[in-house]
Amino acid sequence: MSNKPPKGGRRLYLDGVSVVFDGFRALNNLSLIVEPGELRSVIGPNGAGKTTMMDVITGKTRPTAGTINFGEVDLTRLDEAAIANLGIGRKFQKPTVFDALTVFENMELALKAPRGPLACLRWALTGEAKTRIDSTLEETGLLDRAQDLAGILSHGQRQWLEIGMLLMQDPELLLVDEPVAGMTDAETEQTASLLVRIAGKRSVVVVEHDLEFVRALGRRVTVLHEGSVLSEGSIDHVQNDQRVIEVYLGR
Ligand SMILES: Nc1ncnc2c1ncn2[C@@H]1O[C@H](COP(=O)(O)OP(=O)(O)OP(=O)(O)O)[C@@H](O)[C@H]1O
Repeated sequence: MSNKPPKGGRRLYLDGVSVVFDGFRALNNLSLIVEPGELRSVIGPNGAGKTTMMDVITGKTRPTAGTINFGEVDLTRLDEAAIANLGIGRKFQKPTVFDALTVFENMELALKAPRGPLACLRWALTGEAKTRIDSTLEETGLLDRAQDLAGILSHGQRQWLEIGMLLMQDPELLLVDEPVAGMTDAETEQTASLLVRIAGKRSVVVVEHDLEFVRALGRRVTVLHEGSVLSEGSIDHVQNDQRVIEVYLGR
């Protein structure tokens, strides 16, 4: 809210997207717009299509019908690697950090991976890399753990490390799948603040079941049901929507 939308940021636009698996419609004419810099929560009952929605944005699954644009780019024409290179990052529920490396080393790897050896050399020479890693660790609350092995971090800290690793790629859109599952209340609160902090400079879409967390994010919420948008608005709006109560909250 206080953050300005990123300059030149691209809008994510899903229009009439359907995914059919063996006759079953996992997504059914789904339309959704995420503005540059927006932080959007996506909730909905099991099987509503939340994961499939992330899969079609990142190119893991091809839509059967509909269009998906990121700015002017038609994502349905690109493969997963090209979509990632475009600046769309995804955090899966299970963290994939290297336990035997330090927090700092994990961050270094995240920085090096796609940039190639020459780029690494340039980073090393300028010291820019260290500065960027340190500022990202500060942003994720892990600066004082930089020299600890990732394996000794708490569950929450490991999730933040992975978010930090994704931030090293400087994504324009970050998709985050159930970030607070298994976290303590304090970790959940800190994760909400972290996501609020990192949105604005980039768009963030969070799929989550924990409604207190979604409330703490305090932004627009989309409720999916049977592969379509059932309701959209503030958390108060969707929690008071009779259709949402019937299919999701009232269970
Ligand atoms: N590869 C697949 N083949 C067949 N059916 C699938 C496939 N992937 C997902 N589905 C079905 O599509 C529906 C939507 O699944 P999806 O995982 O997107 O829902 P979700 O909202 O993420 O659910 P959850 O909250 O349980 O993670 C489900 O009924 C699921 O069984």
